[in-house]
Amino acid sequence: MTSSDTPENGPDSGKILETLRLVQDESGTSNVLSFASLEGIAVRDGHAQISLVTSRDDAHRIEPLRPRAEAALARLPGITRATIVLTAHRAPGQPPAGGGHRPFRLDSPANNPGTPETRPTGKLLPQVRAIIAVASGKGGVGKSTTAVNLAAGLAKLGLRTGLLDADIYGPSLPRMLGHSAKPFVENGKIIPIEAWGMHAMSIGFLVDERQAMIWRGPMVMGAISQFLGDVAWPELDVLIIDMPPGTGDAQLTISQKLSLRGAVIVSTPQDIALLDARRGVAMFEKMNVPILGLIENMSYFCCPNCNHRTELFGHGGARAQAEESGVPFLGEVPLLADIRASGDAGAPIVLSSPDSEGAHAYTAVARAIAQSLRLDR
Ligand SMILES: Nc1ncnc2c1ncn2[C@@H]1O[C@H](COP(=O)(O)OP(=O)(O)OP(=O)(O)O)[C@@H](O)[C@H]1O
Repeated sequence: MTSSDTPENGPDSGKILETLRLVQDESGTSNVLSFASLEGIAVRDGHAQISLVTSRDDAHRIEPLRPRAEAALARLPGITRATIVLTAHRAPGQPPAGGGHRPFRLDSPANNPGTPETRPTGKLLPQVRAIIAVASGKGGVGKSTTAVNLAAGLAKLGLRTGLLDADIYGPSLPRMLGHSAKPFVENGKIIPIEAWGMHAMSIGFLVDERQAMIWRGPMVMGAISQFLGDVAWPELDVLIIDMPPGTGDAQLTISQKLSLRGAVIVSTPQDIALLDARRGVAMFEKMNVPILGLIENMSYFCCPNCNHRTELFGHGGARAQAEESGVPFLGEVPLLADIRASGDAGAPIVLSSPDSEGAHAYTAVARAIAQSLRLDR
């Protein structure tokens, strides 16, 4: 639910705004809305979540008012608990605060669990049994589509599954899961959203795509580190990470901060993509991350009318590459219109059309991964 909706069985947004205005500071001249604008209101099972946008400089003025404002909201009919989330947006071109390491700050400084510099250096996410990176050497080969459907395939096997979109420049998870609501923040930690039976988090749930696009170099690294530490993942059997494309610093940061059980490399059959896949394999090997295998995406095209199979980009390159590199070949996924359409519609094909050819292809790979890591429950 957004600010334009009227919360069901609860006060309307006018009443909520009025309540926020009544909570004044000591001087009696300012209230929460003097320093922030309303971005969204959601009321679920009596829990109201109010999302406010403010500037980094004004966030500390709101903080002293926040507990009182939350208490006042919790006294409204239909509300038993209220959480106010502050989102500090940086205007395009404006330099980031703190020397470039904090491109976004979801919550107030008081709730900040630590910057990348101050946080303990041990590996993060010990509550996750297996963290798997899905990577590709170059963009556009279907890495995100593969990550989402592998996660869906693992969830279908009964595994407690999480999905992290670490593609800071081009987050695609909100679109692919059909979910655009902002996540809750509790005790300074972001609670992953739940969609299609999975827990999921993406920078795209927090800032809009254009903002993510303007981040560069060190800001991206800072964002990734912050992001990895600030999300309250539950206990999971498996967490799939949709890695940023390429083999640069962002990938190294993730490999260093997390204890990866393995990496899956996605490639198309074209030579150039395979060359990039080779770089991806080499990077993970250098980081001592085991390669779980290669997946050939857009392997062949099957005409939906006559079933004729066309190998648009050549075929079998990934299998040959896998053999040459001594890594397992996990399987091939055909180029299918309904894979693209389901991604655009926010409904992973593995779950929305479980009997389709595309779903079978992803499910087979998910099963192979679960078996090789002994994740079966
Ligand atoms: N097997 C497939 N059949 C049909 N379309 C596919 C297939 N795999 C991916 N696509 C489509 O190709 C496009 C790119 O896929 P996707 O976003 O998953 O790639 P990516 O490698 O993650 O790209 P980027 O690195 O730019 O984020 C999307 O429109 C997606 O729906």
